[in-house]
Amino acid sequence: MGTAPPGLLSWQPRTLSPSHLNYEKLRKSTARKHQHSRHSKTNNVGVTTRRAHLAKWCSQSQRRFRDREYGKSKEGIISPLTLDPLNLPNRWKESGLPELVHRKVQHHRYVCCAADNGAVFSYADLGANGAYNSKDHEGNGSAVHAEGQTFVLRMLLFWKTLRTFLPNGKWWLDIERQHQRSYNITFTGAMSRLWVLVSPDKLIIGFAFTALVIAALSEITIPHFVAAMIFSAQKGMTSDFYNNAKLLVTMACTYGLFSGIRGGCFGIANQILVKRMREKLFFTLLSQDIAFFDAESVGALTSRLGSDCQQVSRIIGNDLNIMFRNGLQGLGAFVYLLSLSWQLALTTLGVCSLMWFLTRIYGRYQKRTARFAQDSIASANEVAEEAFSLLRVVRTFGTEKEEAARYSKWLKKLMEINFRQNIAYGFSTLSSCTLYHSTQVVALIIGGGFVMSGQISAEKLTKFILYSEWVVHSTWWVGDHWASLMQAIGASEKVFQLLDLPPSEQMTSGGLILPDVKGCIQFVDISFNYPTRPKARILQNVNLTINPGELVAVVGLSGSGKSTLVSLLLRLYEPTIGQVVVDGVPLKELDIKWFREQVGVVSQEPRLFSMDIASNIAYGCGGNIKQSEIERAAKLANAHEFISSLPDGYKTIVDNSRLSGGQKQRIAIARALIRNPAILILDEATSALDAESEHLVQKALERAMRGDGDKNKRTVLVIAHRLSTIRAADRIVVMTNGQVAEMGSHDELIKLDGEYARLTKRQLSTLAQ
Ligand SMILES: Nc1ncnc2c1ncn2[C@@H]1O[C@H](COP(=O)(O)OP(=O)(O)OP(=O)(O)O)[C@@H](O)[C@H]1O
Repeated sequence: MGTAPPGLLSWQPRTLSPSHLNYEKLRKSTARKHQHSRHSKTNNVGVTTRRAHLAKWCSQSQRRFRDREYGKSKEGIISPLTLDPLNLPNRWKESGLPELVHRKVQHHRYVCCAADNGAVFSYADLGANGAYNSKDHEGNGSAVHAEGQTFVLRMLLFWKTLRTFLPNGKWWLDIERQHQRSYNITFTGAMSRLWVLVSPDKLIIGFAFTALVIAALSEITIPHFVAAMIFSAQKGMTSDFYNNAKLLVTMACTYGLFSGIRGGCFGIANQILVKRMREKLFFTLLSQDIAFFDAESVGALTSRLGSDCQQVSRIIGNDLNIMFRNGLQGLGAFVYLLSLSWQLALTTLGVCSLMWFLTRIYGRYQKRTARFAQDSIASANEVAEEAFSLLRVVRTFGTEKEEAARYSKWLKKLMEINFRQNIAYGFSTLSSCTLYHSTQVVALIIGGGFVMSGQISAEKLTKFILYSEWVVHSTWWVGDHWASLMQAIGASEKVFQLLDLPPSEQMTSGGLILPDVKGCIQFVDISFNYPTRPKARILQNVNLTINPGELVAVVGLSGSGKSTLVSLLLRLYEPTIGQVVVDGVPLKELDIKWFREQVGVVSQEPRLFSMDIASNIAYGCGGNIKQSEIERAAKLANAHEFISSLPDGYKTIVDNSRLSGGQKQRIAIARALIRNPAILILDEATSALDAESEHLVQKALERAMRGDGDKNKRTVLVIAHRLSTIRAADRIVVMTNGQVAEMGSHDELIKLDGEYARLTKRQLSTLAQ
C-alpha cells in the first residue's frame, strides 16, 4: 500500500453529505458566490473563482471516469492506491462506482479525490495561499486524468504569480510597506540636483555636448552616403561615386574623432560628479546630530556613499550621453524620412510612439525596483559591516554560519528584486524587438507598393529602410537608457534624501567664545530622554554644580545615567528640560567647536584612527603641533616608554586592534592632555584594564588631574566603577535611576551609610573573596 495523499487519511466519513457530492450544486453555488463577490468587490473574488474552477474540474473528472477515458489514456501512469479500509467511507466500498468527493479542510482549502472502489486516483489541493496544485495519488505532479483543466489551473496559477510582480501587484505593496518612504524624486528634480553638482565644471560638460552633437550628426549622414555610393555605382556615375566616397570617409573620421572626445569628456564629468556627490554626502552625514547616528546604521550609510553614488554616476556618463546622442540622431533621421515620404515616416512614428510608451512604463518599474534593490544592498552591507567589526565576537561564539545566513537573507531579497527586474527587462526587450522589426516589415510592404506604383524610387525606399531602422533603433536606445536612468534615479533617491538633511544646528550657529575657561560647570534641573527612546526618561531633575578646579567623581549602578551626563556636557545631545551652564553661560550660547577644544575626554573604550601614533595623539589639534609637544603629552600619559620601544616609535601605524587596551588608553590620555584642557572628563577610563595597566594609567590620570606643570588646576569630572580610584575626589556624586541620590566626600558618604556606602562595601567584599 502506498502513501496516502496529505489530508486523506485524516478524512472523516461524517463530513460527507449528499450535498457535498453534488458537483452541479457546488458549481452553481460557487458561481453565485463568485458573482456576488464581483459585485460586492470583496476579497473573496479569488477564492470563489478558484472554487468555481474546482467544481468544474470535479464534474469533468467524474464524466471522464464514467466514459472510461481515464483508464485508456493514462495507462501506466496511474497506480491506484488503496486506502486504509478503516478510514474509508462505507459508500466508497459499497458503490463500486467511481465517485468524486470533496471536502472542505480549512476556510478555503479543498481536497478533491477521484475514487473508484476505494481507490484514489488523484486529488487537487487548493492551498490557503491560493496556489492550485493538482496531483496524482502519490502527490506527484499534476492530476493526470484532467490535463485539460490542469492546464487552465496552471495558467491561473501563473497569472496569479505574474500579477504579484506587475506594478501595483501584491509583492510591490508588501515591499513598499516594508520600505516606507515619503521622499520621491522626479526626473527634473534629479537633473537639477545633478546640474548643481557638475555645474562648476561647465567647460568639460560643454566640450562633451559639442563633441556629442558633431559625432551624432556626422554618424547620421553615413547611411545616406552608403546608399548614394551603391546607387551611383549601379548607375555608372563615377564622379558622384568618388565624391560620395570622400564624404563618407570624412564623416566616418569626424564621427570617430568626436566620439572619442565625447566619451572622454563624459567620463571625466562622471568622475567629477561622483566625487562631488560623495564629498557632499560625507560632509552632510558628518554634520548630523549624534541622535541621527543612533537611528542609522554605519553599514547602511557607507553603502549609500559607495554603491548608491556609483549608481548615480551612470546618469551622466552613460544614460544622458546615449539618450542625447540617439535622440539627436533619431530626430535627424526622422526629418530625413519626412523628406523621403511623409506617409512612410508617419508609420515609423506610430511604431516609435508605441515603443516609447512601453518604455515609459518599464522605466517607472525600474525606478521602483532600483530603490528597493539599493535598500537591500544597504541592509546587506549593514550586516557585513557589523560582522566584520565584531569579528572577534563572531569567532569566539562560532556564529560564522549564522552571520552568513543573516547576510544571505538580504542577498535573497536582492535576488528576488533582480529576478523581477530581469523578467520586466525580458518583456521590454520582447516588445522592443517585435516593434523594431515590425517597422521594417510595414515600411517594406507599404514602400514596396509605392515603388511598384512608381511613387518613389528603389533608391529612396532603400534610404528609407536604412533611416527608419535608425529612427527605431534610436527610440529603442533612448527608451533603454531612459529605463536605466530611471533605475539610477530610483537608486539615488536615498542619497538625495540624505543630501537634503539640514546640518545640525550646532554646526551652523556660531556662539560666544570666552576669553578663558575657569571650568565652572552647572547642570541646572536637567531631565533627558534619548531621541530614539522618547518614552524612557534617562535623567530626572539633575542639579549639580562643579566648581573650577574641583575633582568630582560620579558613581552609580550601571545604567544610572553617568555617561549621559557627560554627553550632555559635551552637547552631543540637548537636554529635554533644563540646561548646562559653563562659567555662567548656557552651553547653547557658546561656540560649541571652541568649547569642545577646551575639554579633554578619555572614554572607557578609546578608539584610535588608522594612522601613526603621533597623528593619533595630535588628533584635532590642527597641523601646528611640534613633536616635542606630542612627546610631552605622551610622557604625562605614561605612554612615551612603550611608544619609544616600538620599531617605528611615534611613526608606528596603529588602529583599534594593534595595541593592548592599556596602551590605547594611554594614547587616548595623551590625546586629551595635549590640548591642555581646562576641563578633563574621564569616563571609566580604567575599568577595562588589568592591574598593571591600571596602575600605569591611574598614575597618568592622577598627573593629568593635578594639571602637572600647568598653571591652572583643571576641573575634572570622573566617572568610575572602581570606587578605590576616586577616594581622593573633592566630591562624590552618587546617581541612581537618573537622579542624584547622594553627594559629598568619601568620608561623608561612608558616614551617611547610604547607597555609596553599600556600593563600597559590596566592592570590598568582592575583592576580599
Ligand atoms: N544612544 C542611546 N540611545 C538610547 N538609549 C541610550 C543611549 N545611550 C544610553 N542609553 C540608555 O540610557 C541609560 C543610561 O545609560 P548611561 O550610559 O548613561 O549609563 P551609565 O550609568 O553610564 O552606565 P555604565 O556605567 O554601564 O556605563 C541606559 O538605560 C541606556 O540603555
